[in-house]
This record gives sequence, structure tokens and C-alpha cells, in this order.
Amino acid sequence: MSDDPLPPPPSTPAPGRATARTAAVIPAAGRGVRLGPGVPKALRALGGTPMLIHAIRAMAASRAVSLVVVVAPPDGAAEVRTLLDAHALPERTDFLVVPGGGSRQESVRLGLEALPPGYDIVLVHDAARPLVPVDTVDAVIEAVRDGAVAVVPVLPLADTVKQVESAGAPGGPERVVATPDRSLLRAVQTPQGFDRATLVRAHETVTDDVTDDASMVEQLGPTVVTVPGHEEAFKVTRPLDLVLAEAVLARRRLNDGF
Ligand SMILES: Nc1ccn([C@@H]2O[C@H](COP(=O)(O)OP(=O)(O)OP(=O)(O)O)[C@@H](O)[C@H]2O)c(=O)n1
Ligand SMILES: C[C@](O)(CO)[C@H](O)COP(=O)(O)O
Repeated sequence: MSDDPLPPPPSTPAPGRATARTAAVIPAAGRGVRLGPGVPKALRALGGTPMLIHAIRAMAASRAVSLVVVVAPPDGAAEVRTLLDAHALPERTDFLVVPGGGSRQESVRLGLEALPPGYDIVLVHDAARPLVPVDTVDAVIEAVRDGAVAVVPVLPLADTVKQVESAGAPGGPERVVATPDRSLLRAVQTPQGFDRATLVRAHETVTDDVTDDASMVEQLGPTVVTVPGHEEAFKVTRPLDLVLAEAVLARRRLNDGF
């Protein structure tokens, strides 16, 4: 008898999901405190165009995405709607704008509540990740179409990581307690992709404040899987990230000849 391991079972797409329609929810209601004072982060200019418009175009660049739900700052839905009307966006994609909430989690939930029936795959993508390449978006969708209920794009960590504990007052010195094996750690990006029913259930069930949607599904139980992320899908969080985003965009425009 052979000792060879059994071959993996063939990938079995969930019935209906292989051809399901895909919508993207873009939480864009944050202030961007870490970026510094100014208009809400999603409305800040990148290469002369609001970061949110870049993020919307990045989602709509995927031929699989037929609806984008933008979750605007709570008092800024009308302004965001005007912004969308003022920028060229693909005609084959529909757009909805809804007001967001006080946390990312609440904003995503409000976006999900606005989703019409008929979209069984949902992407959740930070407005603060304006430069994600379409290949990454498509890889996430493909993994959900192939049967995964929750998919996160990830990158390996570039730095050695330390686990610490406070050695006194907050902000004071810390004691290193461990050096986790970084080969088992990943930095998480968006868009994260979901079977819609699973994501809705996660938002109905999990009340802890979490930073991403996949961790809500993890708490619920179903397996979350990864696909390779992309360096250019980084999140604009601090001022230096904006400098990097401008440089990446300038290089793209040079390569594309405009
Ligand atoms: N109440 C909130 C908070 C955040 N977000 C969105 O969630 C994404 C990721 O959040 P992050 O980059 O952490 O944005 P902010 O919360 O705006 O940043 P900060 O923590 O620096 O204020 C952003 O697109 C942001 O607009 C949201 O829709 N609603
Ligand atoms: C989903 C997410 O982008 C994961 O990196 C999340 O928005 C991160 O938020 P954070 O507060 O910057 O960790």
C-alpha cells in the first residue's frame, strides 16, 4: 500500500456562488485621526482626486463587481453623492451611498443593511486602501466563488515582532515577553471577501469591537482563508503613508503615459 497522502478533495464551489453577483461595501466614514487634522480621510486628495474615488475605481475595475455601496461620514452622505456624480466611474457598475456610524464595524453593518437582494458575494474594502490592484480584488472574489466563505488578502511580515507587557505607567517602558515566530504571522489587507449570509450572521452575532470583518467570522466558527495580498494595497493611516501613496500613483501614471 502506498504511503502517499491522499490527494486533496476537488474544490467544490458552493451551489450558486460560482456565478453569484458581487457587491463591494466601502467603509469611508472614519475621520483619519492618525493622518492628522483635515477633512475626513476618505475625502483627502491623492494625486488631486479624493482617496475614496480611487478606492471606488479599484473595486469597479473588477468586472465581477456590479454594485458598490459607499458608507459615507455620518453627516456627509450628500457630499459623497455629489463627489461620485462629479467623477468618471464605470457605467456597468451601480453605486449607493449610505451614512456610516461611529466605528468601522457599525459602518460596515450599515452598508450591509443597504445591500439589495441578489448579491451573494460581498467584498468589504477600506476607502483608506486606494491603490489595491485589480488582480488582488479578483483573487479574493475567485476564492469565494471557489467555495471559501471568508477570504483575506495577506502579506508576510517584513519586521521581527516582539510581544511586550507594560513595565509601569502607560507610555512608559515595556518589557519584552516573547518573539513570535513571524513565519506564522500575516499582515491583513482588504478587500476581504465573504459569502453574504455568513458576513451578515457575523455582524448580527459578534458585538466585540474588532478591526476587521474576517475576525468576526473567525469568532463565529467558519474557516477564514488567505490569498496573497499586494504591497500597493497598503492602508493610508499616517502622514508618511500618504507620501508613499503619491509616489506609487505618480509611478503608475508615468508607466501608463498620462
Ligand atoms: N467609524 C468609522 C471608522 C472607520 N471607517 C473606515 O474604515 C476604514 C479603515 O479604518 P482606518 O484606516 O482605521 O480609518 P480611521 O478610523 O478613519 O483612522 P483613525 O483610526 O486614524 O481615525 C477607513 O476607510 C475608514 O473610513 C468607517 O467607515 N467608519
Ligand atoms: C481591515 C483593516 O484594514 C485590517 O488591516 C482594518 O481597517 C485595520 O484597522 P486598524 O485600526 O488600522 O488596525
